[in-house]
Amino acid sequence: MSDKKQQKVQEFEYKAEMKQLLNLIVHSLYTHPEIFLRELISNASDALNKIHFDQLTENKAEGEGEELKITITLDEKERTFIIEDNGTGMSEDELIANLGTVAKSGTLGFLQALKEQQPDKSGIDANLIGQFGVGFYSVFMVTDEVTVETKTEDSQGCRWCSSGEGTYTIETIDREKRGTKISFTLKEDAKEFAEAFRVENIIRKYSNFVDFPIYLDNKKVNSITALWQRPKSDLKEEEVNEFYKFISVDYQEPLDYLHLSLEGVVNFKALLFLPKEAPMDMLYQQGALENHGPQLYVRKVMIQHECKDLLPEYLRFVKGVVETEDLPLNVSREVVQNSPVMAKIRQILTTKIIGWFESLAQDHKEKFRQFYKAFGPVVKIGLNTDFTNRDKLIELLRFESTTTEEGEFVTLREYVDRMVEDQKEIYYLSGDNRQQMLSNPNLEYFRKKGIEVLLLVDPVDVFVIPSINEYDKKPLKSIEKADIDFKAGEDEEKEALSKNMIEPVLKIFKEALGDKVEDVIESHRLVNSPVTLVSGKDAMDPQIEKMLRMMKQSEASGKKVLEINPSHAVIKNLAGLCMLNENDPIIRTTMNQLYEGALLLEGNLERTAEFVSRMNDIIEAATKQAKA
Ligand SMILES: Nc1ncnc2c1ncn2[C@@H]1O[C@H](COP(=O)(O)OP(=O)(O)OP(=O)(O)O)[C@@H](O)[C@H]1O
Repeated sequence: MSDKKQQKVQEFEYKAEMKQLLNLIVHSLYTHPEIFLRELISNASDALNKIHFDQLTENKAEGEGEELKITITLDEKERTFIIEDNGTGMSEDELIANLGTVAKSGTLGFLQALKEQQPDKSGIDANLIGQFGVGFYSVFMVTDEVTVETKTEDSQGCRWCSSGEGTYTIETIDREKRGTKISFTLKEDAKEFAEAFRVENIIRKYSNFVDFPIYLDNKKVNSITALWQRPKSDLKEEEVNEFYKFISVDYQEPLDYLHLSLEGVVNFKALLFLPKEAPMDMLYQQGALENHGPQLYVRKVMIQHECKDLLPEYLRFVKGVVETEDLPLNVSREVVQNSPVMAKIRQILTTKIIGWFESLAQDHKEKFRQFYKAFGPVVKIGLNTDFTNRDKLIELLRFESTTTEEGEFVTLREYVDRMVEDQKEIYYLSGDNRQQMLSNPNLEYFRKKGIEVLLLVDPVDVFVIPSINEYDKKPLKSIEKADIDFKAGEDEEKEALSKNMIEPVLKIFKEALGDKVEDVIESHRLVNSPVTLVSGKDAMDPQIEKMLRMMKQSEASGKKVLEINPSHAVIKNLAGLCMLNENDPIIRTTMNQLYEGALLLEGNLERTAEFVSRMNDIIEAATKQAKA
């Protein structure tokens, strides 16, 4: 090799994260190797789209120059595969930036977590790869070495070569045409991808809706149709589903779709979809929705792949396409963002989408349930951010309650319609799970009186529900607050300790617990339990408090009020003991144990060892008495 040539070929090392990522892709992603083709076509289509856009904004007449297209050439005998586009191409710097590093931060973490989650740890479903911005590397599932030759309008051509094992090389080449050519020899076990019939089927399956023609050995194989342009009655469910899979890179069919064609103050067409499940990044990454949104087309040209300005954040899980004639093509993203046309489209889309949810709730209950399970927590955020639609969003809320079965829901409307006589408030209890909540002593009064209590299990609820304040003029109240007006029935009064018997118990309770509690008072809400903890009138919801502590936002837990049940045998026994000898140590031990037992039920007992040791003391005392 001459010196000159050696200078030209430069070897680069992949960034550390990239190495691990490649390893993971090559060795773990084998469930659908065919998706490498979808990824390469999708990249080519993006590059063509950029050129198309540039041509139009620079006011070059459409069709000027050569046709924008993707060509695929196969050689079954040699097992070679070549895909070429005349899109933007890449300069040397862009090659290094795009094919040598991972674009999205956290990608490796996502994929590793995903792999761990596979029941048999066998591999990640390659269908998911497009969600992670590492599509190009899926090519290493079918080949051991890839060559990329590329050139932008005004840079020198470059050749990038890699076997996906730690390093890649770049050299400058003489290439005249703008665009990118990717070529490789297929591995023996991937030779099917050199067969035209097989490749054509894959293109139809994944890439039928690409906006540019795809030629396979000189024959055009995709149908370029803008489905959203067609009248709703013309759409076939099958092609709509396929289109959804294409734009969302989801392997499942959509839960439902909405076709819109609006003419008026603004004109636009849209085809929108609800996925069946929340996308991966939404589960793993806080604020993931911020960068999502439907695709925006202006006069048949895709302007933005993820146009977040089309929807408020709490609706950005809706996928699809919006096309309008009312925006100019040659304006910057900032102008699009601030344009009144955009604001109007966003407003109309929001109303239409909420209307869509309402009609699902009304007419397709199962679909609505599935939607609410996947996206309910996100939609709830809208209650605190979208005041125009707040009332409609409130009607969409669903809750489990003490009356519903597990997994069944009640709306606020239904709750209010079946409130018992004289009930003036809507009651709720928040907690980690239904079973734990159902064993909360604070529910006893409500059970006895037949009053329904909403069970808030979604962690978002405690931030959202109290802010509703009231529904249909009925205030929403946590049953853990101390200021609920409980009326004691006659039976309860008969059984309860008299005032002079309860007073000493309260006094010693206060002494024994000291500043662990805000107060100790007589309870009217308890039926079967001796004590319960409730929040003071001005205290935070206990769930919020717990969350803040977990997030280390708040150190101290707010003090609670301990309520004691004057009808309960344990409290009556304590009253008797207090009369005999108020210094008997078992009294204070029992009181501390009752308090910590209440903490335990709430899921807030931290010092379990002390609790158990005290429990043993009490058992010892009880068994001694039994012997005597
Ligand atoms: N044919 C091509 N023409 C021009 N640039 C390309 C081409 N193929 C890849 N690139 C560049 O390489 C980058 C990395 O591609 P890769 O498929 O790994 O991720 P991505 O396309 O950004 O994400 P995703 O796969 O989610 O679409 C692309 O963003 C693009 O900038």
